[in-house]
Amino acid sequence: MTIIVTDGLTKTYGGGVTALADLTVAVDAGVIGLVGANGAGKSTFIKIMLGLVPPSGGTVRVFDLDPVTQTDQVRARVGYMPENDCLPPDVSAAEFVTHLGRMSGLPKTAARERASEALRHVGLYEERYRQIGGYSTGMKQRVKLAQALVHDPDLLLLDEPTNGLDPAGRDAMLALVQRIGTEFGISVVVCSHLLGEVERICDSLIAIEGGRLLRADRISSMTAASDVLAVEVADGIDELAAALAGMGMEVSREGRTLLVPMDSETAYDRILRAVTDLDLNLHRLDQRRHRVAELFTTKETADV
Ligand SMILES: Nc1ncnc2c1ncn2[C@@H]1O[C@H](COP(=O)(O)OP(=O)(O)OP(=O)(O)O)[C@@H](O)[C@H]1O
Repeated sequence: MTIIVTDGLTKTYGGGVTALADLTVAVDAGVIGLVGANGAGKSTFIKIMLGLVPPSGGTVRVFDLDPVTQTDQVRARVGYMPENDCLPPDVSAAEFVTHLGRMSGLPKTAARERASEALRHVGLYEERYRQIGGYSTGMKQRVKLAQALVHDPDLLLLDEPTNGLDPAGRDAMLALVQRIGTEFGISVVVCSHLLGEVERICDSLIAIEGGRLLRADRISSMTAASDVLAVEVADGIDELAAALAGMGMEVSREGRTLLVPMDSETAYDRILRAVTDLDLNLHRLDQRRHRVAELFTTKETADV
């Protein structure tokens, strides 16, 4: 099921900064990674989907609703976890999440029950009556997640949910996000400048760079087999490289792996024969899979 559709979506802020440029994408339900370097336009896209920021051009529909004219209906179905620290220090998590439940239109008792449930889901049930000011960064991120869940949305928009967390905290948050997607059947758009972490938990990815769409696809399609063969042998990699080059093959080396373009149907057999002729111990000969990072052209993002 398609849940988000944009057509030529553009946002130019006052001062002439173009944060999104002609973004056309259709997003299916599931756990979706929205990735791009800092300043790529991720937060702007999320804010447009929530009706917090109006687009300058193009259209966006969320659950076939227009966030500009049907803002309340969109927000009834969408939960939002903002990037910045925005929690009041002097109230408990239970009070805060209950309050936001009330603001979403839930009656008092239902809001209290839903708040407890949401805090239990994010692992804060025991600590829910403590003041937020005394919480760790990881706990505060979980409160932000709980408030996004309180009104039982169909879609969560999470802006950099792992911000400020240590590696263990990041793993725990990502596992939680994935569990929300799979166990509760809620779709999640998780925004991050760290490609490596979102690709682990997402079904699909929207990659943007400088406000423009780089690619939107299922992760499985992005990592499809390439037309390069990867060869690994126990010893004798230099001899094998020389032999293949001598056979007219364009060999390149990546660590302990030789990469050979699969330019003809016989490439596989010819490599195998060279390995046998040199009496080498073959560890691997298969089609290399694309890495998701290859779709980024900037080194900054590809390295994360
Ligand atoms: N209210 C605003 N007024 C003017 N320019 C803005 C505003 N908000 C964002 N921008 C600019 O728009 C561009 C995209 O910003 P945006 O916050 O959407 O990117 P991002 O990918 O979420 O980055 P980050 O992770 O750093 O927040 C940036 O150049 C930013 O400086």
